[in-house]
Formats: sequence, structure tokens, C-alpha cells
Amino acid sequence: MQIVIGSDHAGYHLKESVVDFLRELGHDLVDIGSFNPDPVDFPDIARSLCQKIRNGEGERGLLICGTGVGAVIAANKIKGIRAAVCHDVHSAHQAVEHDDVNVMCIGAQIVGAWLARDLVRSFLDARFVQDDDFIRRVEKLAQLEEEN
Ligand SMILES: O=C[C@H](O)[C@H](O)[C@H](O)COP(=O)(O)O
Repeated sequence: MQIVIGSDHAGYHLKESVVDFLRELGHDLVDIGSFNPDPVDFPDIARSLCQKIRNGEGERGLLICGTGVGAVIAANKIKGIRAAVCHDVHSAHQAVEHDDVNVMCIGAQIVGAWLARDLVRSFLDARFVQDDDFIRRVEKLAQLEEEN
């Protein structure tokens, strides 16, 4: 799977660890940075990452900041992006299965490297379930985007 990954400074070290893990798993990867722990604003990273998802340069995105909160707020402001901050494995897969989430956000100050790997694996292994209820709800999310 083609994956785009990015972080701000607070997520930099965890992002590097996740990059290593994704390479071990054999995924195609676009790493948009940060490439050092110098301060960077998470909305800028979210914009770059989500544009790549919208352009089809990646099927799924992984966005890491301090808590995952800023990242998920920013990503969900971008049309076509359904982002979720996930710090438990159940949410990481159900977010895709039910809600067709295409960007998972993680807080590097909240979870450690090993839980992050489990979250990433659950998210990437999950597929949207073609259930009428789930389809209708995701369509309603797109309607909300259009209305606002
Ligand atoms: O929701 C925001 C993120 O957690 C940021 O990573 C965090 O606010 C960065 O904080 P600071 O600039 O103090 O490192």
C-alpha cells in the first residue's frame, strides 16, 4: 500500500520509528518530514500530507503530532479527508471498516513506539466494509463537507 507519513517536531521521533516499521513491512512510503526536531506548525504538515492523499499519491496517511489532536483537527478541514486520532487498536481498525478513514493521527506524547506499531498495522490492514449503513453514513459526511 502507498502510504504518506508526516509529523511535526513533537512527533518527529515516533514518526522515524514508524517509518522504520513501515519499511520492514514492505510498504511504499512517502515521508514528507519533519526530518529533524526543529519546530514546525502541524497545520502545515497536515496540509502537505492531505494534499498528497487527495492527489492520489498515497492511499492512506499517518500524521503524528504531540497529542494527535491538532493533526486531526487540521486534516478534517481538508475536503475528502476523513481523519481519526486513534490510541487504541479497536478504533484504529474500526475507523476504516465503518468510517472509511483515510488519515490516522497519533499522539507521540500519548503512545509509545510499540503501541504505535500495533495501531499502524491495524489501520493499514483494515478495509472499508461495504455495508449499506456505513456507506450511507460516509455519504452523509461528504454532504456535511459540501454544506459547510
Ligand atoms: O495538538 C497539537 C500538537 O500536539 C502539537 O504537537 C503541540 O501543540 C506542539 O507543542 P509545542 O510547540 O509546545 O512542542
